[in-house]
Amino acid sequence: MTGLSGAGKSTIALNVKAKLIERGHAIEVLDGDIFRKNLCPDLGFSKEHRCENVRRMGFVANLLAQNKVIVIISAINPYEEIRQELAEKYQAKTIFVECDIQTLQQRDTKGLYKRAFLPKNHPDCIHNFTGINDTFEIPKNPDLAVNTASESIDESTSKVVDFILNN
Ligand SMILES: Nc1ncnc2c1ncn2[C@@H]1O[C@H](COP(=O)(O)OS(=O)(=O)O)[C@@H](OP(=O)(O)O)[C@H]1O
Ligand SMILES: Nc1ncnc2c1ncn2[C@@H]1O[C@H](COP(=O)(O)OP(=O)(O)O)[C@@H](O)[C@H]1O
Repeated sequence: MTGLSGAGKSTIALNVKAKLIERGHAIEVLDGDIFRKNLCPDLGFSKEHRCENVRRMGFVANLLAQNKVIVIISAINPYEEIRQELAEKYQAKTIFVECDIQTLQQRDTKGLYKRAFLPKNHPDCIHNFTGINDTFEIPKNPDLAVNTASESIDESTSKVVDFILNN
């Protein structure tokens, strides 16, 4: 799952996980935020580091998938090049969790959008925040797209559950 911070990746991923566990599937979610803290504390948010972060997630996801575990990588994953790389290397599918910036700014559950809009010289300003002052390449041809500004959590979750079960 690729999408901006606050778009709903973690929420949908965890809901999908619960639904698929109910149906007896083995499933794991690799969440960017958590993965970074535990396995990538050496990485920041430059293009190079974001790509390396997602490559590591892809590697771990593939190990699990080889053991019949369904894996959702829930990360911003802003570069098309890396999404393509994971698709070619591991047959990964791309689900675009879409949400407009205005809605994200209103949600701002972590206060990060507010920080990204602070004056550049403010000590709390985030200078490379995805979608505001850093790149997010819109997925060219996602295998599935959900729009969390117009859909409920249940609607987006159902779409992803159906997609996984049918692929
Ligand atoms: N500069 C900047 N840009 C974007 N996001 C930032 C930044 N700094 C910290 N954060 C927090 O890090 C989370 C994104 O980590 P990811 O591993 O998903 O990012 S990436 O795929 O490597 O681009 C992201 O988590 P989510 O909100 O869950 O997406 C943020 O909480
Ligand atoms: N259709 C939806 N799908 C997912 N989240 C939604 C939706 N509508 C509203 N939200 C809210 O948006 C926020 C998304 O946060 P989160 O899942 O942490 O995003 P991300 O993992 O992409 O950073 C949550 O507070 C969630 O309740």
